[in-house]
Amino acid sequence: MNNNYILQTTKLSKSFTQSSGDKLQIFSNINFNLEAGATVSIVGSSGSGKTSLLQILAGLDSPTDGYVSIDGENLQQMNSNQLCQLRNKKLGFIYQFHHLLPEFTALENTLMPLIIGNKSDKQGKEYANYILSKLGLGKRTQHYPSQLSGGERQRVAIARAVINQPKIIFADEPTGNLDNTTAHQVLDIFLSLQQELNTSLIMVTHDHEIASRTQQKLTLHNGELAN
Ligand SMILES: Nc1ncnc2c1ncn2[C@@H]1O[C@H](COP(=O)(O)OP(=O)(O)OP(=O)(O)O)[C@@H](O)[C@H]1O
Repeated sequence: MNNNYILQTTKLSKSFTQSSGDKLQIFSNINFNLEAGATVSIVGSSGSGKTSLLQILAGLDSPTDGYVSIDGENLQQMNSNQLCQLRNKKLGFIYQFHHLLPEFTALENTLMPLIIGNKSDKQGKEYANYILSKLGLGKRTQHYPSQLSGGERQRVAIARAVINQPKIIFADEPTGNLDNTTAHQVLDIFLSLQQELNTSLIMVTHDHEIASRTQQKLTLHNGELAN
């Protein structure tokens, strides 16, 4: 284990057994290392297995073979409770659709991971306000999702993903629902925040222009992850 690596995979493979009984191999033997603070994107054609890989890297699904280590801990040796704790403490998630709760304000949505973890206090609120203003939403903290634009909603989703100061953010098509200009604006703000917090980023996208904004771009093709 290299101490500089926040995430490592060893001989990671995933297959599904189809109703016919045939095996569908999605990827196999993936060995991938992510340095702390680094940003990487994973591109590949539709159905190549990007989301399946991301879910396994984040401990939301299990590989068929091999294992994932995050911060020196082997995910495949953890029970579901330990995985849940690891995700809450060390990981952040951003999806194509913001999944904000409509009955809560931007500030409350940002605080949701702390509220769920019973850790929402004055300091948490101050930090949430700081993050929201960094994301250009200082004057929108009391707005409900329906009162925000698409790009603003996605920025609240980013604020929610970083509120726990995660070691890694997993993003699945984070700008997929935005027009090109807004997508790049949101990414600009997100990447400057990611650098400030020294959080690592693994982003799945089908958009090569968006992917080129990360330090490394990997392609999942025919079950292999390559430069
Ligand atoms: N639970 C499952 N059972 C069987 N096959 C599955 C299951 N989940 C995904 N697959 C198959 O695995 C392959 C990879 O799916 P995945 O969603 O990871 O691809 P993707 O690269 O993210 O695609 P897209 O860009 O279209 O979202 C697909 O062919 C899909 O049909």
